[in-house]
Amino acid sequence: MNEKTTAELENLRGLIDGVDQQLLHLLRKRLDLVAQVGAVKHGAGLPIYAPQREAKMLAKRRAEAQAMDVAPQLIEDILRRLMRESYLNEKDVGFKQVKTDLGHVVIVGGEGKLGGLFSQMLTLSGYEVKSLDKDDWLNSQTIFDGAGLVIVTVPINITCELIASKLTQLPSNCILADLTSIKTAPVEAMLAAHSGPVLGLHPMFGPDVGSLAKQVVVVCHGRGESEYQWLIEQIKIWGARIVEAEPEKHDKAMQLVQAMRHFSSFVYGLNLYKEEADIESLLQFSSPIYRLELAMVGRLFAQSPELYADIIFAQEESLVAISDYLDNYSQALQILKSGNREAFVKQFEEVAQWFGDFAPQFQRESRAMLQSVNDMKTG
Ligand SMILES: C=C(O[C@@H]1C=C(C(=O)O)C=C[C@H]1O)C(=O)O
Repeated sequence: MNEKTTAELENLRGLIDGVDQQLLHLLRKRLDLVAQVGAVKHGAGLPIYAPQREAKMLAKRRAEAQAMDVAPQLIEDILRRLMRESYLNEKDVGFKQVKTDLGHVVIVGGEGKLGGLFSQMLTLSGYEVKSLDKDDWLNSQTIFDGAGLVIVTVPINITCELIASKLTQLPSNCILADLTSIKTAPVEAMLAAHSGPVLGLHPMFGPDVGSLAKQVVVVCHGRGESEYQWLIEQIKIWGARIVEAEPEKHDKAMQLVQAMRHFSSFVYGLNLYKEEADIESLLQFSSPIYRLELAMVGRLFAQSPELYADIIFAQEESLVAISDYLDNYSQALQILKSGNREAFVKQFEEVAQWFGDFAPQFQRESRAMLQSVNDMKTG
C-alpha cells in the first residue's frame, strides 16, 4: 500500500468510526425510549411483544430504506436485532400481575433451570414464589398451605409418580400445572390427584432464552379453565404465543420434534466420536450449513445427558418413529449402494413435491440463518 492509499483509508475509516459512534448514541437513545415503553406497558398490563406495531414499523422503514437506496433487508435485520434487545430491556421493568389475590406460587423442582426461569418470570410479575425441591418434602404441607398455584417441573420419569404420591392434598381451589415435555400422562395424573383446576403446559424452549417474547407455550386444558385463564393471560404478557393442543396430538408431534430430533443428534455425535473425526479440521473446512449442523449437534453434548435421556425415553411410541427412520435410511442407502442415481433423483423429486411451498420457505429462512452464522466468524 502506498502512502496516499494509507492516508485515504485512514481518513475514511476515521469518518466511519464517527458514524458508528453516532449509531451507538442513537442505540442508547432507543434503549432509553424502549425502557419508557416498558414502564407504560407495565402500568397498563400490556404484553411485552407487540407484533402489529413491529410489522407496521418494519414495513415503513423498509419503504423508507428503499427510497434512500439502502437494502430494505438491512434495516429489517438491524431493527429485528434491536427489538430482541427491547424484549430483554422491557423485561427488567417487570410485568403486570394479572391475578393479585392468588396467594403464593409453589414450584416443585424450582431449583431446576426451567423452574428457575418460571420462578423469575412470576417474581418479575409480583407473585410470591416458593421453591420445593428434593430436601423440602418434610415441610411440604407448610409450603403448600395457602398456595394458589403449584407448578411441577421435575424430570419426566418421576413426574407422574410424584404427582400421584405427593400432590393429593393441595388446597382445593389451588391450580395444579406442570411443565413436562409430554402431556397425556402428566395431565391425567394431575386430574386424578387433584380435584381443583388443572392444566398442562409445555414451554417449547430451553431455559437459556433470556426473554419469552415470541416463544411458544403449549397449553393442554385439564379442568376449570375459567379459574386458570389468568395464568394464560400472564404468559401472554411475558410475550409468549399460546398454542392450545390435545395432549395426545401434542405427544405425537413430540415424537418427531423432540425424541427423533435429539436421538438423531445423539447418533450423529456418536458417529463423529466413533469415526474419531477431527472437529478442529472439520470446522476449518465447514460450509455455513455444516457449521450450523455441528452447532446443533455439539450443543446437545454441552447439556445434561439425564435431560435428553428423559426426553428420548419419555414415550415408547417414539421407538416406532425412530425405527421407521432407520428403515428409510437403509432403503435410501440401498439406492446409493446400487449406484441407482435415477432412483435417487426420482425419490428426491417425490419428497420435494410433498414439501411443496414449505421447501422454498425453509430455503429463505435458512439463508438468513446461514448468513448470521457467517457473520459470527472472526479472524
Ligand atoms: C418498544 C416496544 O416493544 C416491543 C419492541 C419494539 C421495538 O423495539 O421497536 C416494538 C414492538 C414491541 O414488540 C413497543 O411496543 O413499541
